[in-house]
Amino acid sequence: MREEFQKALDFYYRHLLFVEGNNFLNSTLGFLNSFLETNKKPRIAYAFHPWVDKAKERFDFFKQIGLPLTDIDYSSSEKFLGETFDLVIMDAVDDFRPNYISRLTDMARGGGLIVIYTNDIYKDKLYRNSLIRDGIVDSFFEDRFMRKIRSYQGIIYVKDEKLVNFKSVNVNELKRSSLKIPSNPSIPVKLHNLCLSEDQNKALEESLFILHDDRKRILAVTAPRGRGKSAVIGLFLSYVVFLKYREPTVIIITSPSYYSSSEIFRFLAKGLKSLGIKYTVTKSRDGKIMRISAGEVIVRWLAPDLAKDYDGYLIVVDEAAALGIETLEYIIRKWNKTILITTIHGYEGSGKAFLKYLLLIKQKYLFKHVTLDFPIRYSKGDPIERFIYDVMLLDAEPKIKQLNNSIEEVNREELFKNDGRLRQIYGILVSAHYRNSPDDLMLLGDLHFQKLYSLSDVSLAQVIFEGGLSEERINSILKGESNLGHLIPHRIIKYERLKEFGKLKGWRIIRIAVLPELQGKGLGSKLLSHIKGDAISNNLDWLGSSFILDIRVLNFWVKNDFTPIYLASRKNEGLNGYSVIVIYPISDKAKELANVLSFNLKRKIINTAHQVYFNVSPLSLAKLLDSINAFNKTEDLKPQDIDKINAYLEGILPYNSVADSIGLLTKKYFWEMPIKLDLLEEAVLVGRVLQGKSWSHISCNIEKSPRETEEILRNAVNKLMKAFI
Ligand SMILES: CC(=O)SCCNC(=O)CCNC(=O)[C@H](O)C(C)(C)COP(=O)(O)OP(=O)(O)OC[C@H]1O[C@@H](n2cnc3c(N)ncnc32)[C@H](O)[C@@H]1OP(=O)(O)O
Ligand SMILES: Nc1ncnc2c1ncn2[C@@H]1O[C@H](COP(=O)(O)OP(=O)(O)OP(=O)(O)O)[C@@H](O)[C@H]1O
Repeated sequence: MREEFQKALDFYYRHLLFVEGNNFLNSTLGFLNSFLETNKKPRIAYAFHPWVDKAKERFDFFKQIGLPLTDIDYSSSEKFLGETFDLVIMDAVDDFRPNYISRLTDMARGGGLIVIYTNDIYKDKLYRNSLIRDGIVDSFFEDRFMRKIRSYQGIIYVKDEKLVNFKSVNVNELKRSSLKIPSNPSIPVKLHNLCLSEDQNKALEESLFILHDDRKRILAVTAPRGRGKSAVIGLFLSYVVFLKYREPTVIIITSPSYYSSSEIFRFLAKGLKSLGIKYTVTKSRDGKIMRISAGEVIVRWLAPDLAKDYDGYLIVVDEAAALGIETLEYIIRKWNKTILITTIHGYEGSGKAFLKYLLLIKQKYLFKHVTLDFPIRYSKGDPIERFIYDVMLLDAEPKIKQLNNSIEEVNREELFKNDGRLRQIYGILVSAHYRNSPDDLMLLGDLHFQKLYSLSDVSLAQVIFEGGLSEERINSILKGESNLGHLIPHRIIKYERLKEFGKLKGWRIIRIAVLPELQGKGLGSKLLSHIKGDAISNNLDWLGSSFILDIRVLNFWVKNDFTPIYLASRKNEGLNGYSVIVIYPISDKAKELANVLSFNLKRKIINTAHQVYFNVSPLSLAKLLDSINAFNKTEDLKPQDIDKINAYLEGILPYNSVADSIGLLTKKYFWEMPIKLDLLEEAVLVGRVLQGKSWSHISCNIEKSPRETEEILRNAVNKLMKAFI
């Protein structure tokens, strides 16, 4: 292999070594020694679950290569995303998890080697074990993975100490990037010299668009993983700091998780250094750069909820697609200059839905879209990148097919043997959902008790069985123990303390999606109504779903007669939103319990919106309240309340003086609903009265000025006074 490893160094591509079976440790070590002969001082990462029995011993075994190993705990591997290594070793004895494999493979650079060693990927693996129900699990993901291992160039496959397969890499298919500084650059050449690809040089220049004048401007930077998007925006920010050095200027960087932003800070610092600008860095206790200041300029990282309402000159949103459209829209309305960075064909969906959203932005604002194509860490055409794209279906681009309107239950075993159809079907999820990671592909392949419905292979629903729990399991959930695989019953029993729900049997639709080009044409509803029919003929008690609250998605379920029964009290930080559960009750018992639950949910929203749900968008909360058919008689307004509200309507008293009386009126409206206000009016009542938000916050949510927002409230109050008094 020595020659091959040398060739990889020369042409800047990677190899993957996959070792399984007998004596896997010594087999691996043999290949590592030959790799080390050509790579004398590699930077090495070793990934494992350190807490699992014997994992530490295997780690110690590899110490005999006598070079420093950076040990990475799989569970916190996200922290290393921006790092680059020559050798990445993955212990796949305890776990063989698609998300970890994809993420760690990404960290290896051209000339490098990625190693996955295992006893047997089918046996006793943590993520796979989480998919076992009643002792049963399928293996369609692993089977396909093994077929792909044999078919790609650059993969060394060793089983039971024997080399089973290796195809040498055709270097004619590779292209290495190099920088190309434009002839008359507007950005200092010193910064251009820090780029590694022509694409980065181009992106650096094109980013100037955001600074042109004081008007609202939006810049979107999209590319596949590892094209140096974050890095180039970091360099660009150093130029902004240079320009604004003497003006008090605040620049905010935000992202769903801090780690995706760390490269921005690293390259900002690099850029400042090269420009000779002195700066100070503030780090968190665990070493994260949280702020860089230079002259009068402050660049700091804030979590999305704080960032969106902050005042400043410019905001950079990294991994923007993962924030969800609602938050992005809010940020764009509130901020004058916004840079949105998003990965296309990443581990969280293809970004296609995000690109569709960019088309809408383009129509409304001054907008520029910059893309980067060349990988930074390795040559274009790298065989291992191609393998990962294929085996994890990161770039599955479904086709818009002729509709024959037939709905079919897909056989998963056949699906995983038919690459073309798998790409089409899985591609629907990848292109429609924001968060769809390689782990979801394994779930699709291996979770036995699931159903997959397809409408003409352009709309898809994935359904799993839940409920029918024993008394014992219900009691353990009541005590706070987790219960894998029964999400809806678990939430209802644990948080709503409604034991009886656990006994009922239902199907949870874990995913439903329509190709982005065909959304809004009734296909999703058609598929859903077919599944309802199936659920009824299977004598189930309920059909349900859990998703991150979003007004359009909620609308889809409500239009299809689903009722909201639960809203999480804590935000899911990773998904940047609050989970909501909706159900379509079928049996009488389920209908009775759904009534109890939806009444309680309405009461919880009305009474705790100001604390538990302060960060939820008022439009979504109003839509939730709207969708619940639960009513109650409430306290009548006293003569003084009526007088106070009238004085407000006549402009004699300000809102705050009569907030208590308008509070009574608002609660009365939502509980009794003698008339129907429109959603915007309801949203303003929810935002101002129930959540206690400021006029300006609400105005960003509903795309009106603060003055118009108060006017909407005044009109709504006027209508309610006429209805009640
Ligand atoms: C458990 C889960 O998977 S929940 C997540 C649901 N999936 C997604 O969000 C992925 C992206 N969206 C989609 O794939 C689809 O739009 C679905 C599955 C939500 C709905 O299917 P569609 O065929 O687009 O919806 P259909 O035409 O039957 O119904 C239209 C209603 O759905 C709602 N809707 C939700 N999302 C969309 C969308 N992206 N485009 C159009 N309508 C949408 C609207 O309220 C619409 O009603 P309106 O016309 O009164 O505004
Ligand atoms: N100009 C550069 N000089 C040196 N290293 C670079 C440069 N640009 C990018 N890199 C390195 O390449 C890797 C990928 O860069 P970066 O994180 O900016 O890519 P990205 O496109 O934002 O990827 P992701 O989708 O993973 O966020 C990082 O390790 C980064 O440090």
